[in-house]
Amino acid sequence: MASTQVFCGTFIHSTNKDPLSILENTIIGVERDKIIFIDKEDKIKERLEEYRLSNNTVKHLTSDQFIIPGFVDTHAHAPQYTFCGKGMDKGLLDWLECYTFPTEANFKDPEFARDVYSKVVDRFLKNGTTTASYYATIHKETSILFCKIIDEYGQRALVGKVNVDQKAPEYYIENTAESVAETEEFVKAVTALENPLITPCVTPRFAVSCSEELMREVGQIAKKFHLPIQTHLSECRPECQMVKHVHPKGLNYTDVYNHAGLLTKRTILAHSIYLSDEEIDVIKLKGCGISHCPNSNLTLKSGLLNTRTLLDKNIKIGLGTDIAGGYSPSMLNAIRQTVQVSNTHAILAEKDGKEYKPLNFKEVFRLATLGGSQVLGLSDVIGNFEVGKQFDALIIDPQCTNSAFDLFDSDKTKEDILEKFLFMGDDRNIKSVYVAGRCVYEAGKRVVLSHRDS
Ligand SMILES: Nc1nc2[nH]cnc2c(=O)[nH]1
Ligand SMILES: [Zn+2]
Repeated sequence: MASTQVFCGTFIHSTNKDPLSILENTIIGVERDKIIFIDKEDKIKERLEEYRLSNNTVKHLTSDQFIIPGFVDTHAHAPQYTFCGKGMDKGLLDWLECYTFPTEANFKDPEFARDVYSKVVDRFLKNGTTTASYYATIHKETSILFCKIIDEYGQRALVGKVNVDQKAPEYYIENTAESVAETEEFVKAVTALENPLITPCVTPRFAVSCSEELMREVGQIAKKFHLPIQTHLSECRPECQMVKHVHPKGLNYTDVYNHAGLLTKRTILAHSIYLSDEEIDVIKLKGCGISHCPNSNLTLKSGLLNTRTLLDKNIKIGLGTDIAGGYSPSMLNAIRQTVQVSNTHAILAEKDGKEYKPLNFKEVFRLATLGGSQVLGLSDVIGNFEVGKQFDALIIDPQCTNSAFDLFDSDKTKEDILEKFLFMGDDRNIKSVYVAGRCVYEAGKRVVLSHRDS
C-alpha cells in the first residue's frame, strides 16, 4: 500500500449535528491509517504539492460512486454464524438451550473454529462491516485463534472470551475461578498480538448465566486493563423474570450489573428493551452504550426497542446484527429493520391516539456508523470523516454489474441514491472496503494482506 492516498469524489457521513452530511467534489488525503486533510476538489493541486504527492496517488470516483464510513456492528456472536438463518422457531431461553449452547460447545475444536471464524470475518468484511464487537465462546484458545484470524484479515474488532458459570448445560459451563483466570490470560494473549485494531473485551454472557462473583471478578479485570465490557440486558420478558429469580438481591436487571461493577463508560449493553425509567437513568449516569439488534429482537420474538425515547435521553446507541439471533450478517439489514421497528412504534402510538416520531433513514445511517463508534468507545478514532480519525470507509457503486437496485432520472440527488442503497443495496454495491487506510476487500474478494506492513 502506498503510504499516502487521496480519494476524490463524493463523501457521505454523519456528524453529531447533522445525521447526513454530503461532501461533493471533495478530496480526502489519507496517510497510512489516518485522514490528514479534507478539502474541496479545486484545491487538489495545492494539496498534492504540499504533501509532495504525484497525481497517481489520487483515486477518482465515478460520478455515481460515493464513499461512506465503514459500518460498525456493535453486537455479534461469531460462532453462531454456523447456524445463522436456521432455528428461528423458539424464544431466547429455549433457543440458547436447543441451538446455541450445543453449537458453541464445538468451538473447543480449533479446526472447526478456524473454518467458521474465517468465514464470518470474511462475510462481515464483504458486507462492509469494518468494525465489529464480537462474542467468541467460553474457550480461551480458540477465542485467541479468532483474534489471529481477524488480525490476518485486517478487520477492526472488540473480541470477548465469553464467561458462563451457571444455568447452562454441564458440557458448556465453566468453573468460576477458571473462567476468571482464563479471561485474564485471554486479555494478555490478545494484547501480545500488538494489533491496535483488536481490543479484548470482557464478556460476561448475561446475568442468568453468570454468578455475582464471576461478574464482579471480570469487572475487576476490565478495570485493571482499562477494557470495554459487553453483555446482554433486558432482551425478553422470560429472561427478565429469570434474572429476578437468579439474582433476587438486585433491585432490577440493570442493578445486578451495577452492583457487580460492570456498568462503565465502556460498557456495551445489547438489547435493553424492557428498562424502567430508573434503569435508563443509571445507564445514562454511568455512560454505557446500547446495541440495538432489531433483526434478533423480531426473529426471537423478544420485543421492540424504543430507540427514539433513548435517543431523546442522549443515550449512546449503535446497531448490531446479533447473529444468529438475527439471521442477517449485513448492517444494511440492521438499518432497514431499525426503521421498521421504529415505524411499528409509530403505528402502535397512533392506535392509542399518541404522537410518535419514527426514526428516518438519515438518523439510522448515523446509528450504523458514528453511533456505533460511540457505543464502542471509538468515536475519536472512527465513525465519520474528520482529520485525525482513521480511514475506515466503503466505496459504494450504485451502478456496479448486477447491482441490487436501479437508478432512474428521478433519482436526482446523492441523498436519493444513498437512501436507495441503504434500503435496496447489498454487498455487490460495496466495491471496496478500507480499514485503517488499508483496502481489505475489493470487488467482492478479500485482499490477502502482507502482515501489518503497511
Ligand atoms: N440474542 C442473544 N441473547 C443472549 N443472551 C445470552 N446469550 C445470548 C445469545 O447468544 N444471543
Ligand atoms: Zn447477543
